[in-house]
Amino acid sequence: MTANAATPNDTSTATRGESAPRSTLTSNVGHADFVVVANRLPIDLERRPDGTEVWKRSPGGLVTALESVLQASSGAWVGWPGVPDANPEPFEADGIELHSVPLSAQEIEYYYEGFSNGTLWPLFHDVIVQPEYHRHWWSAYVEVNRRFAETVAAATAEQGTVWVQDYQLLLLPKMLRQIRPDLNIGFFQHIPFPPVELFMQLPWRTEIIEGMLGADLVGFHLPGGVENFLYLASRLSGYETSRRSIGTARKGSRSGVVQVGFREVKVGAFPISIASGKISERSKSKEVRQRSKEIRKELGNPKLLMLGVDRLDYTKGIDVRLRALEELIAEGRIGASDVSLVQIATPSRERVEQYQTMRTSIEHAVGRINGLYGTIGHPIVTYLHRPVPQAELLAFYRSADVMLVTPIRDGMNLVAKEYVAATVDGDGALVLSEFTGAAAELRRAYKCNPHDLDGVKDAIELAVGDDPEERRRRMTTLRRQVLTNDVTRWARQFLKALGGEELSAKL
Ligand SMILES: Nc1ncnc2c1ncn2[C@@H]1O[C@H](COP(=O)(O)OP(=O)(O)O)[C@@H](O)[C@H]1O
Ligand SMILES: O=P(O)(O)OC[C@H]1O[C@H](O[C@H]2O[C@H](CO)[C@@H](O)[C@H](O)[C@H]2O)[C@H](O)[C@@H](O)[C@@H]1O
Repeated sequence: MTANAATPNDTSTATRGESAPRSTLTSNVGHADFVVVANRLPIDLERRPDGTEVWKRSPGGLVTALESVLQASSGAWVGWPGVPDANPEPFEADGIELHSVPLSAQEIEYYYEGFSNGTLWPLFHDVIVQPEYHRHWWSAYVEVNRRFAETVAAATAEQGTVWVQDYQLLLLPKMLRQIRPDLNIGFFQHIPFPPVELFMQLPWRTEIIEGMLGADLVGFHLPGGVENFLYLASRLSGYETSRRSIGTARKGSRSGVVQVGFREVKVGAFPISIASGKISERSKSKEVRQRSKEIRKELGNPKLLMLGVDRLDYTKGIDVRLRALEELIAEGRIGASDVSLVQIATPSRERVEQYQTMRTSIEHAVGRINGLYGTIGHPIVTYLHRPVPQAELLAFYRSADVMLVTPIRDGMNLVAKEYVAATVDGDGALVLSEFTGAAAELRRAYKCNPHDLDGVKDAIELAVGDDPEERRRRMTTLRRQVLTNDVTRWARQFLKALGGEELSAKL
């Protein structure tokens, strides 16, 4: 396995780091009863300068969550292998059958970096940066969604269930239904679904809503997404909508139905989670416990160890927490010699301009804080710009006194849940932005509004200085929530609502 291949739910075997897939499965194509389709495969192909190729774990929470679901259900996964023009035959890795959708360099630029991450991502994340609207990006998005639809159609068995993931594939449900009306199609959106005032900016807004309505069930993390979607389906497509229970979405959460001709499309809220039991168990291991002690020692046994773990994305509010810490030190509310902040940031979407700008400004801030307040052998911020293996990540979670999760906007944020699951001794505090999906469930976190810097500082100060018994009580409540609502429960509820009783029971 390659050094940076593993993350929390990575139950990886040697397959991950091998230079070629273990076995080809051409004979299985067209026979999968359950297919997950996402922009990326759970492993990315990496081409090294010496010409060799290795498969590495793909970044992000979607992969973390779906990987464990598919392993339990022996399904197939359709996605892009992560580099231009790669198109390996279907193969198996860690118990999942993988089918590739090839993308050219130009499609990566227009469909992935362009329309997905330069138009939809900022638009759906409250316009934190300005979305760009380009017709050639849209054309590539349509074309790539069509290719995904054809690959899925060819991989799925008669009457099979297809679970489409996320904003890169919003047109796919309708396209797939046109080719394969026999399929049971679910769609889940991992990022926020914006209110009408923002969504209406999109020149192709009606096509997007119609594309999603090709599914039998459309799921969001939060009731707000459900509300926004129902409203837009009625306003843009003129379909009749009703608010009613769809069976298994979380109790008390909003759900409804859109009447599309003779078809009913169910819409519901299904907050995603993590394999919390496994994370908690692994965090109790001797290996993780010892490594967490070593980490503190290597950092000079600071009185206060804070941690941030994110994909390096402008939505994550890494700049917010750095500014808050800098001011807290400047105001003498946190002692420079007492504190150490470890910020681990996985590289992400590095060719997109806004990501480059943000990386520069974060690295600048780290340098400024260390320059102002660090001493020889004791920088305030230790910044790692790379993914770290699972055991190492869990050791970081275990060693942290305070976890800083401060996104400006985030669909869910699985890192917050992972921290809670890994805090097995109950001794830790989670500072959590109100603008994450996770905040709706993790009510006993130390909440903050990332737009209110003083509020963020107050939340951090409270988390640091709170009565230890109160901090422990809060963590106990959070752990109960995360351990009860794990990713299997999430998938079961979604698949049950989709009508896949048999499949849901397998998980
Ligand atoms: N530096 C890192 N090394 C390893 N895994 C990471 C790193 N940063 C984030 N991750 C993993 O990526 C996932 C991030 O999921 P999430 O918080 O939902 O946000 P997103 O999907 O937007 O990146 C988590 O499973 C987390 O453990
Ligand atoms: O594939 P990338 O462009 O490198 O991005 C990685 C993933 O980022 C996003 O993750 C989201 O899903 C998480 C799980 O539901 C959720 O917790 C988080 O809030 C979301 O941002 C993206 O939505 C995925 O499609 C990407 O795979």
